[in-house]
Amino acid sequence: RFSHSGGRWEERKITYRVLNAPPELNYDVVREAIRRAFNVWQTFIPRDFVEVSSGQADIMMKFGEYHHGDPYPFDGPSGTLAHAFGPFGYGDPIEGDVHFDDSETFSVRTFDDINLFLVAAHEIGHSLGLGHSQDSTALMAPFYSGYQPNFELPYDDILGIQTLYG
Ligand SMILES: O=C1CC=C(NS(=O)(=O)c2ccc(-c3ccccc3)cc2)CC1=O
Ligand SMILES: [Ca+2]
Ligand SMILES: [Zn+2]
Ligand SMILES: [Zn+2]
Repeated sequence: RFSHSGGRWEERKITYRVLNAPPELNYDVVREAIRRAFNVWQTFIPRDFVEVSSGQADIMMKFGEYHHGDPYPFDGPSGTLAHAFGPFGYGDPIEGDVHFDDSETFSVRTFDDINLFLVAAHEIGHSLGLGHSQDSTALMAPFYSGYQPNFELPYDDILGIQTLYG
């Protein structure tokens, strides 16, 4: 019961860049969690996600708080955790970009804080052109449902991404 926001990436190779890390996490730990989040989607579509460490990437990912350079300021602790821009198709550099709210406490291990890997995987779904799913068990469900050990992409999300890129 997935949805599409319109547009998709046509190129086979999609580049991404992790611009910074939040104070509570080591930069390489952030990069590793984001790499795993891309792998969740890459398994099911004919696209290769390639990390670049300089210059302009298709998907620029950064942590920021409140006003952080786009017309959508974050709201401080809790509330919105992150947001992403879909591949609208008119070549705006912000397309695909993912921003994480630096006012949140992200974690990559524990079950209590916000799991960076899961939030990144959800936002990457938007970057690829998926909207929210009505299926509450889907990764693209509108609500964060907490970390699950050894995460597997739910069927609704596989259907959604393969309909768009299959
Ligand atoms: O489309 C939107 C606009 C509102 C959002 N709210 S959020 O940042 O609190 C958020 C909500 C749910 C998730 C999520 C949902 C399912 C699995 C993992 C994360 C991530 C972020 C995030 C989002 O992606
Ligand atoms: Ca917030
Ligand atoms: Zn933003
Ligand atoms: Zn969302």
